[in-house]
Amino acid sequence: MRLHTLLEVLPFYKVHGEGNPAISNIANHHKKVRNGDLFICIQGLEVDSHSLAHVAEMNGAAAILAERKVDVHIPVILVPDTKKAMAVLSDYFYKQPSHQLLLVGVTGTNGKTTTTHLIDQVFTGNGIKTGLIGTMHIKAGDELEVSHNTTPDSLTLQQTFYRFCEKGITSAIMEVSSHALDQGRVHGCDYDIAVFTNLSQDHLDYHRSMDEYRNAKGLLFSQLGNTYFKKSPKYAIINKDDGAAEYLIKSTAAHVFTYGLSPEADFYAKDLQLRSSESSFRLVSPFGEKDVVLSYAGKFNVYNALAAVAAASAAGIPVDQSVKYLEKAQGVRGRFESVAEGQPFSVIIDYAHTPDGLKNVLETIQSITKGKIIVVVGCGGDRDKIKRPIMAEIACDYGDFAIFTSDNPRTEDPMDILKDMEVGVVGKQYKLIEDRKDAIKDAIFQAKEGDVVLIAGKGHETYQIIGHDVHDFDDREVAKQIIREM
Ligand SMILES: CC(=O)N[C@H]1[C@@H](OP(=O)(O)OP(=O)(O)OC[C@H]2O[C@@H](n3ccc(=O)[nH]c3=O)[C@H](O)[C@@H]2O)O[C@H](CO)[C@@H](O)[C@@H]1O[C@H](C)C(=O)N[C@@H](C)C(=O)N[C@H](CCC(=O)O)C(=O)O
Ligand SMILES: Nc1ncnc2c1ncn2[C@@H]1O[C@H](COP(=O)(O)OP(=O)(O)OP(=O)(O)O)[C@@H](O)[C@H]1O
Ligand SMILES: N[C@H](CCC[C@H](N)C(=O)O)C(=O)O
Ligand SMILES: [Mg+2]
Repeated sequence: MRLHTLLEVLPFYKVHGEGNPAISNIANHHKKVRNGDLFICIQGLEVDSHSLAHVAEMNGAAAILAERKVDVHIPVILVPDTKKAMAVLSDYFYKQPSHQLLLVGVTGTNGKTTTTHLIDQVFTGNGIKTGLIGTMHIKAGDELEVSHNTTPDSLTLQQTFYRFCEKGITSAIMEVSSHALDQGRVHGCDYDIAVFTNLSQDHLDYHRSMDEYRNAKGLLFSQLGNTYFKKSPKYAIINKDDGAAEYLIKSTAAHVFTYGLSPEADFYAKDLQLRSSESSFRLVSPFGEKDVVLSYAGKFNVYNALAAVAAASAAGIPVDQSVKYLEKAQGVRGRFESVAEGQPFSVIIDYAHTPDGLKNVLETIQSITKGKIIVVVGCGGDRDKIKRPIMAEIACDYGDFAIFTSDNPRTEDPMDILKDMEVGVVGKQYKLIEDRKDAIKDAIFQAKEGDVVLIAGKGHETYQIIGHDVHDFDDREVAKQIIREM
């Protein structure tokens, strides 16, 4: 595609320099630039890649998109906001691939990964060829690749959709983070079904208030049904029991399906029974009733399952066909995952890294154990500091003993994070152990028959980020090794 043809899609731009080169691809990282590419400069939080425009030129770039003048000898297109322009250009350059897909977006503080994986298993079971984009990986049919963000930048996202279409994938199911919505990473995506799991405190380092955080999530729903998009009808799937439900319902022009635990919801769970390794209920929905037995524990997973059935119904899948595959669904790695090495107590690895997530997982453990609950938990560095004392308080209130330890301290002093956590605890039993392996060892050595050790916060992660270095660390492997050596 010629540069000037590509630019037609932008509402406003100014070209400096001569020529109308053929654009072979778009790149937003200087190392990914190949001959003939358009390089997009972004003033990021870490790096301002305007300073890398000349390197991109040396690497073969045919043109540069920027917010200010850069010193190169190829055409430079100036726009007010390159991040926004990148979303618009990528969507156009890759032939609007999201318009070809049945696109499902899941947002919310907790449960996005779990819910997308459940929807994926229901869709796949019903013969739909799916792509999945989220925290764990990007899955294109049978192929998996590492994901660097829960929601990729707009260029990577449109390239991914394009690849999905080329592989004959007809539906994409993706996690949509509040960061992504705020930064316009999903701008131009033609969602058919948008799912809201819940809203609770997190990311207040990034969003300035809970209202701002909620409004960012709301963008997924207010953009749904935008007349620019041709596919219809659109569905918003909303957790009726969450405080943000009403705001989101009001903000969307799409058809709404609510879900929850009361008969006021369109999809609700009646006669709910929660047990140690399964949950059962009678699903009541506008499309009929069905008994359900899930092979994963926790009330929060009942919500995730209800969201998945409602989304599948919006996609035209009969309720009994959804339930069939929800019942068969595998749990997600690092979510309420047991480590069983023959020890007489339970060890559970869980990705709870927010106050609400931790409270939910501990309530579930409380409901299934008579023994003591020992909690190993930390809070991420360079992330929301306000959640630290709250998570510590929850660990102590719902557990019998808590050990605060490192969870990706990043560029912060790990001990400072633990001290921030400790502020939330009054008169309860806890320890600070900076080294996560030592903390896990301490917890496991304390555990007696019938107790539960919860190792929270890292779930599927196989690393510990200290400073800018990424060290191998896997809670599951560490716990297994300690138990074996006991
Ligand atoms: C704070 C934040 O959200 N940052 C995100 C943001 O970074 P940024 O715009 O500041 O980019 P930057 O790293 O300064 O780089 C600027 C530009 O220079 C380019 N560059 C950079 C380095 C270089 O050597 N060469 C080069 O060309 C980059 O490709 C980029 O185009 O845009 C990038 C691309 O989309 C993201 O990868 C990056 O996520 C960082 C890694 C991150 O940690 N983000 C977290 C907070 C996040 O987004 N989390 C949510 C999930 C949260 C949840 O729901 O729990 C997520 O969706 O992942
Ligand atoms: N519906 C839910 N409500 C509250 N807590 C939940 C829910 N589902 C899962 N959790 C808890 O949150 C943790 C993370 O779940 P999951 O990975 O599905 O969330 P996520 O929204 O994808 O997180 P992230 O923002 O990091 O991508 C789980 O390990 C569990 O403890
Ligand atoms: N998506 C979340 C994951 C947090 C996981 C936790 N282990 C941490 O590093 O804080 C974030 O980027 O804030
Ligand atoms: Mg996730």
